[in-house]
Amino acid sequence: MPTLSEFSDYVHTLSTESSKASGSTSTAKLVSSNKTQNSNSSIQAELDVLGSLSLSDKPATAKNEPHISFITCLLTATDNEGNTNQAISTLRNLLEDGRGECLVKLDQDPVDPSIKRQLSSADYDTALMNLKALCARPLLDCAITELYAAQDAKSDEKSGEVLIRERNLSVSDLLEIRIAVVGNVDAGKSTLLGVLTKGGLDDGRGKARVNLFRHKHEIESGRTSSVGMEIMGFDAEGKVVGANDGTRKASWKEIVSGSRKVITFIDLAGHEKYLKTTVFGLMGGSPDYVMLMVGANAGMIGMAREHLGVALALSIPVFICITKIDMCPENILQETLTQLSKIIRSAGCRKMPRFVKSLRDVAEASTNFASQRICPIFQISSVTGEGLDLVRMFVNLLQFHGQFDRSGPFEFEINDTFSVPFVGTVVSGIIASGSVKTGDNVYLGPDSLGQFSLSSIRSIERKRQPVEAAHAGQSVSFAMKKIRRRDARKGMVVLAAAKDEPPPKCVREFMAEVLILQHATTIKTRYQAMLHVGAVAQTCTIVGLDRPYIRTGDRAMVKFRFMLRPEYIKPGQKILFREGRTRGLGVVREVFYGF
Ligand SMILES: Nc1nc2c(ncn2[C@@H]2O[C@H](COP(=O)(O)OP(=O)(O)OP(=O)(O)O)[C@@H](O)[C@H]2O)c(=O)[nH]1
Repeated sequence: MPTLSEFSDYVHTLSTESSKASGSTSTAKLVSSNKTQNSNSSIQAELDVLGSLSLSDKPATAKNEPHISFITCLLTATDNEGNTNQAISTLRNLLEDGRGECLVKLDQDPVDPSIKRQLSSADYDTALMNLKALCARPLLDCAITELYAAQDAKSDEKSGEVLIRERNLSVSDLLEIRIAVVGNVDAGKSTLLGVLTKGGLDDGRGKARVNLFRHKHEIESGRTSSVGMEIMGFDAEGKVVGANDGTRKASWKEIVSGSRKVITFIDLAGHEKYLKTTVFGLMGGSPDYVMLMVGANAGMIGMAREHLGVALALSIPVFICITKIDMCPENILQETLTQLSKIIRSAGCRKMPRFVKSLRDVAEASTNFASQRICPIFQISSVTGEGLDLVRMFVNLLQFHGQFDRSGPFEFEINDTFSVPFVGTVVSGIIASGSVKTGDNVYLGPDSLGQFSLSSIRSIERKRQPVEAAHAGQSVSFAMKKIRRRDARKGMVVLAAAKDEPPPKCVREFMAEVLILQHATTIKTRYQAMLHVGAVAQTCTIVGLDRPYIRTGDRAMVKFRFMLRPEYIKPGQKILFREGRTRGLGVVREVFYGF
């Protein structure tokens, strides 16, 4: 029987196959578009010096020249113009790949990590000084921040790592990382977000979370019931923008205007009653990472396991914050750590726990953890502030790893709808592919009859700031022309309306390859469950099976039918269905148009 992690890897591979090819082209476009805005004469002069080194070419090796390691280039940059140019070219490629930022270990080649060189403290200082000089050049115009430096007293060896981040980015090109925050009820999710985004500390009685609640009943009960959004901004040097002593929350405008990287926290509900909303947030919110909160005194209880299971099923990298360590006796904390390590190493997860205790651990964990099977674990307190600096630095360094197709047709999934006075109907969500600009004609739908309505984009906001255009992977909101609020709902899509092309088609029935993770008995046709696919959450019936019945551990081809109305879904999308204790996940393989 395949384990959850094996199957989710398989599902992940299937669902990302198609978008892989387009990823690198899109980042290249992003950076080159930034650079076109910086077309001043000094950059032109630098470009002239760089001569034939094309921006997208990999240096040296692409031209069959002997490869000089980055470290050598750095150490000799002051004396050798060729090496300077090669180092700049390498940095530009790294910045393109990292959407405007990169991490560089001074004793390791960033292109070929197998090339390492032990640096004396004098060489280290020279390399760092030269790197700073390169970053200050107008062609790069980057801030450079030393994350840590370690010197061996006996051998005089020195090593360290730096963060390099571009200074000039427009709001529409701002790097955004989305983190879904999950965990059992009362684990301290809203509190940590309050402390991280506002500054200051909590009093242990819910002081920090009050501003985060969206409804009156949430303030009264202290329980999150909806999907909340909080943003945290970092400037080019990696400092938090706008956080203060906790008395005043910085406005989104203040944060966005001063930031070069924005972290969006999706605050999800911990109570079982709101599981549908939480799964919706995990699927429809397209998070890049999941932060699982665990109370040190309570351990992995209740919904925490459920949330971890969903994150693993969706192949989203997970890191864990063990909170409330201020009020937890040492022996209970040790029990929680042992329990967590066991769960993370178990066959269902197959990850390595990595306890993060220093800035060096932070730098290593943040670079490797999306690609490798590690699960960083922090021990923190929102009351004393212990460990919070490490969490701040960690989210500052988290890298973008989403695969969105910027060059494909425009597609946008609606996560929320609003009616804004003097503006009209506003829809918010994630651009799944392509780009859009104000004035573009679009289709919105499907409605209950499977129809799409023609509309156009009146205006676009990104992080509450007006922008002229938006691109795949970004979370944005659109004001829609000629659409009433009641005609827009979560799970609908906004699609490009090309001239002379028929409206898009929607789907009532589809075939999916699924794995049953948990079910008490057998599942046969006519079985009904709540099915999530992207931002769509609707009850589905099983109308066809490739065998008489399926049970826990089975992998099968299943034909589903939406009960209420047709939806816009596509092959390759991940699905998750649940009913009571039953859980299943899979990938859409074939869709049948019509209703
Ligand atoms: N002592 C101590 N108390 C904390 C800490 N973090 C949170 N709390 C308290 O724990 C309680 C629950 O915190 P919340 O942030 O509301 O928990 P939650 O996980 O968001 O809960 P839901 O929104 O219902 O899912 C509040 O009274 C907080 O003040 C901490 O680090 N130490």
